[in-house]
Amino acid sequence: MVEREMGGSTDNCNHSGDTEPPKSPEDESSERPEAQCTQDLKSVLITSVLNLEKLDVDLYRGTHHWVPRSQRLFGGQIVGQALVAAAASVSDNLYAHSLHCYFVRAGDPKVPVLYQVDRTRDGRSFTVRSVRAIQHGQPILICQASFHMLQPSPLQHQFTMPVVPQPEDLLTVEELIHRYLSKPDLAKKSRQGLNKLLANEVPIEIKPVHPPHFYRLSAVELRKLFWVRARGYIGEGNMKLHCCVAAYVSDYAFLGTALLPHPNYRAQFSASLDHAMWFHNTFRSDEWMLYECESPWAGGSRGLVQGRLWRRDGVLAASCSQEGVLRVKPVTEPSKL
Ligand SMILES: CCCCCCCC(=O)SCCNC(=O)CCNC(=O)[C@H](O)C(C)(C)COP(=O)(O)OP(=O)(O)OC[C@H]1O[C@@H](n2cnc3c(N)ncnc32)[C@H](O)[C@@H]1OP(=O)(O)O
Repeated sequence: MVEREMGGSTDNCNHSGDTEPPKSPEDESSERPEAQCTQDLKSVLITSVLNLEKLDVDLYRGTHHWVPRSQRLFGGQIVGQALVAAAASVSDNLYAHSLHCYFVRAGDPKVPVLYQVDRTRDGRSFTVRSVRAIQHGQPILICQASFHMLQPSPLQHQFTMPVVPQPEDLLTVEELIHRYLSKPDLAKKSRQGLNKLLANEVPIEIKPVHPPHFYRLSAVELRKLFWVRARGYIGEGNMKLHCCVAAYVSDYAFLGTALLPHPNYRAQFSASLDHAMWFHNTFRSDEWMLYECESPWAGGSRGLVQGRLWRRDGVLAASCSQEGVLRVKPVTEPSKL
């Protein structure tokens, strides 16, 4: 299992340049109370999705947990697993600070994925790994990941975290769906669609900040905000793993942000073309983080989305960017949610 290869509980994500990585409130308030009773409910992301089998030096195999209705592998899974493979040969004093990848073929959920790692460069401060995710002898993803040693600097700044309700004051996607399903006049097609959503075993918990925008595409705000965390317990320590979980999480409900300004269209064919992430500070992917997503541009059957993952204490944990192919068709009947 690559986790043991990666040197277990090391702290391997970039910090903002402090000598001591900033602690998130949850770290300070010791373990999340419920985590004590859910230690045995270890996140399936850790026990299965990001738990690669080592086949040979720099060659790993990953399996699938949840597959979207499109029946092409979820992009976040491939990116997260590629980062696990890349990090396995990187020493403990280096932290993942960025990754850039292209999705070049659809992933086949019927076969596992092989991850072939190339040790591109081991520099003095930076180390780079290139990963090919392979199925049926062909790459489905090509990825470069870069790792940096801790190098403090007086040069620090960040945007300000949006002011939103706390997760404790919001409903999960599942709770919202049950609320919509309780509407007696709900259209049959909507009821079927929502029940399919409920049946998904997505290993991520989500609390939308503006539920109607989340489900009913209205062009009121061109931004999507939701609280997100991995289901189950991961615990402190291995920041490398938290970066891999964040890579998984960052691709969920991301590309759809580009549809927000166009409530009269829905996706006919959509898929992520690339995905880039920058890790700025330590964070806990099994604690609530605010995901702020926006789309600065769409055109030519493509859409660009950008995201910022915020810790609850206002520290910017990570930034993401993705372009996807978006072929759309007009919405014939308005949403009846
Ligand atoms: C809004 C909801 C957002 C959901 C986002 C989901 C996020 C994800 O995780 S997606 C998973 C990760 N990403 C991927 O798997 C993408 C992998 N890459 C690929 O599959 C390929 O590179 C791809 C398809 C993007 C481009 O390949 P390419 O050979 O150029 O195919 P392309 O010409 O675009 O045709 C692709 C499909 O669109 C159809 N198509 C092509 N042109 C058009 C057109 N003008 N109008 C309509 N359909 C078209 C094709 O018929 C084809 O359909 P099918 O696969 O059923 O035959």
